[in-house]
Amino acid sequence: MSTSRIVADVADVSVLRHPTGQVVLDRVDWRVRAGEHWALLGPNGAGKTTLLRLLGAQGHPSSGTVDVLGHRVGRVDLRELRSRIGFVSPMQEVPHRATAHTVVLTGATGTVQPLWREYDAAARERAHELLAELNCKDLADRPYGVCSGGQRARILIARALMCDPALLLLDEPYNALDLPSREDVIDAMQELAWARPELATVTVTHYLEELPNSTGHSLLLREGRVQACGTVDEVLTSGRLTACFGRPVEVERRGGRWAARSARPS
Ligand SMILES: Nc1ncnc2c1ncn2[C@@H]1O[C@H](COP(=O)(O)OP(=O)(O)OP(=O)(O)O)[C@@H](O)[C@H]1O
Repeated sequence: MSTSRIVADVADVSVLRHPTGQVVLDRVDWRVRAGEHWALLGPNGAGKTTLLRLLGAQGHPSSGTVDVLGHRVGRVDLRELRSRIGFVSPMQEVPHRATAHTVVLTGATGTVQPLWREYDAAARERAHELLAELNCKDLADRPYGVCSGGQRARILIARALMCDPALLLLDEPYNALDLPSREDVIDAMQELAWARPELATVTVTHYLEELPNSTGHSLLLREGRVQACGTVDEVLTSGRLTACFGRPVEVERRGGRWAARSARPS
């Protein structure tokens, strides 16, 4: 049993949609601790993004409690809490004319547009350091709009780190990336895990092939319910994924990375 600090604690959480009453999350229990790297998996519509948004203080549960970084979501100013959580989402609006350096800087204020008066020399320098950490130092002056998908993903991760978060949330960060770009982002995530042992991450993804080998834990969701939750050895098994996705799936792990395919007879 780990004794690391609890970063996020989800207890008996349900989310119902208005006005239909659709149950999107159904009595979810989950704990994320410092230094853990979680993969959040499940079929389309299982509730993954909804759960990630609760952790990011981007919404409230209908019942149950969500505590993030020691604060109860719903009792504190969500903007204040959000400013301490790194969030990388495909919904993020980013001005395409802004340079990569400016996009990273906006992470300090959590704004779409830069608030120039808020950024001192230290913040500007930090944005350069984060670009370097994500292996995109040379992109500093390049407009975001002309960067490739993989470069954009790494710029957005650098942006999310501007607030020096204890928790980094990523919603499908590898979506629509070609193979080399995907591998570059996976390498970057792995290096982050090594360089920042206290940082906890949660990544929503559809493909096991996208998980860095630093992934230590996984939560499987199906129709809003937790199907399995624990270490990757316990959870990322053929049996568990078959139950979660509702069709035979074979999982293998090689060289620290995972692969999954349909187990239907050919
Ligand atoms: N704003 C909304 N209004 C109404 N229903 C919503 C809203 N957002 C999500 N839902 C519904 O809640 C359910 C869960 O959605 P969610 O996006 O959390 O699932 P997901 O597991 O992330 O799906 P995907 O893999 O397709 O991205 C779905 O049935 C979806 O249609």
